[in-house]
Amino acid sequence: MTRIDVALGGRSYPILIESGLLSRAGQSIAAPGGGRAQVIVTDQTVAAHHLDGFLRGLDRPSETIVLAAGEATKSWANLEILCEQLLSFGVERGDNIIALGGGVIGDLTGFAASIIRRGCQFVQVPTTLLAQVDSSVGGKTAINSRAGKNLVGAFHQPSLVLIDPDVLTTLPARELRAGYAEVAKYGLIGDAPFFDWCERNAATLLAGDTAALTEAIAVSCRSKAAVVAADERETDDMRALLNLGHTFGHALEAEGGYSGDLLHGEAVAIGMILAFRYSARRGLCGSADADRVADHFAAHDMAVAIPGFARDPDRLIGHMRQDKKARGGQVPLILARGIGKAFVAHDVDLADVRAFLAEEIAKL
Ligand SMILES: NC(=O)c1ccc[n+]([C@@H]2O[C@H](COP(=O)([O-])OP(=O)(O)OC[C@H]3O[C@@H](n4cnc5c(N)ncnc54)[C@H](O)[C@@H]3O)[C@@H](O)[C@H]2O)c1
Ligand SMILES: O=C(O)C(=O)C[C@@H](O)[C@H](O)[C@H](O)COP(=O)(O)O
Ligand SMILES: [Zn+2]
Repeated sequence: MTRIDVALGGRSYPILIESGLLSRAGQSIAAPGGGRAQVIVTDQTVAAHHLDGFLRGLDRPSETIVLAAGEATKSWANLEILCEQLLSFGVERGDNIIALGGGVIGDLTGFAASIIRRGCQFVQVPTTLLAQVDSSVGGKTAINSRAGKNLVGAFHQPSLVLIDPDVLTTLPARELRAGYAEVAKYGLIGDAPFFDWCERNAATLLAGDTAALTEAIAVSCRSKAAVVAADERETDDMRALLNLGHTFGHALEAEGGYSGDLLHGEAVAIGMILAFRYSARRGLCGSADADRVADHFAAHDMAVAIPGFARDPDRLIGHMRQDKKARGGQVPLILARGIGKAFVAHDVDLADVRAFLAEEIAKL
């Protein structure tokens, strides 16, 4: 078993990674007080594959709440449904609310846990690669609003993250690729040798090799845990680095209407390519670096171009203005001085970014 601690003083928690962990999760999840039941929140697809096995591995009774699968579930309507169901089960602050699923279930359940009775304990059991390497760790929780992606949410840390790489055997190839974008992100941000590793191992990893997946999950969780411990609430430029590709990516997702036409990880991959190309345009890195990023994702059958439904630069800039990192109307962008050399640029002129996007779109 690999154990990585997210060091947050009295709110520290472990990330446990081991094959087969899902079927013996009861050994790791602390019992709620007084022999009480606990509540599992999941989606229909995950429930069909993994809920029975998970329930068998728990050593106490559990209620379950099963929501629809997909990004549209991160909504006001589902937040209300989930909160009311949790309250109808009499959930108390110390009970376990367990998110069994991908980032959608984790973000929504974590947000509900943050506001039910002004804050309940919750456990993350991520079942997508994306959730195992990124969303289950760090306590960012949210729903999408009409104004944009993740705009309503809270920082609320889980008490435990349980990762079983074996559950990825049922994950569709497209979802594995989308999650892989957030793996490669760690290399692009600050770990050039890890990006080299990605270039050597992506094919094996995307073919479902457990050793490669487990290595990528551990490296990613270690990176994320260190960043979160240093800057839990994104108050300085440390945690903001994890947003590489996201200001562009979230704009693309918003244009897609969270319909499933463009997955979060797919939008992030395109967003990271745009961030590197824009960095090259500003002379911060070489165009060879930007090409290397795009070529890597293209080589593994990932979309690398701005999708057809998102080719209005003014609309994209409108979404980018909603970024939560904006201060006084100034939207910072995560740019790069090379592979593994990302930094937060606070001097971004959105008119220049618009011109860049218009040029990128004209090339398509
Ligand atoms: N909080 C954070 O720090 C953070 C970080 C990254 C992404 N996110 C958010 O995470 C969300 C994306 O998460 P995601 O990519 O996991 O998407 P997701 O939760 O929608 O899961 C993707 C699909 O895979 C299915 N699925 C999940 N596990 C499966 C399994 N083991 N076998 C078969 N099917 C399975 C789901 O039912 C769903 O249809 C986005 O909303 C994004 O904004 C949050
Ligand atoms: O944990 C973080 O911090 C991240 O930025 C991780 C991102 O991969 C993730 O998509 C996050 O939800 C984006 O955060 P947001 O604050 O831009 O909504
Ligand atoms: Zn992300």
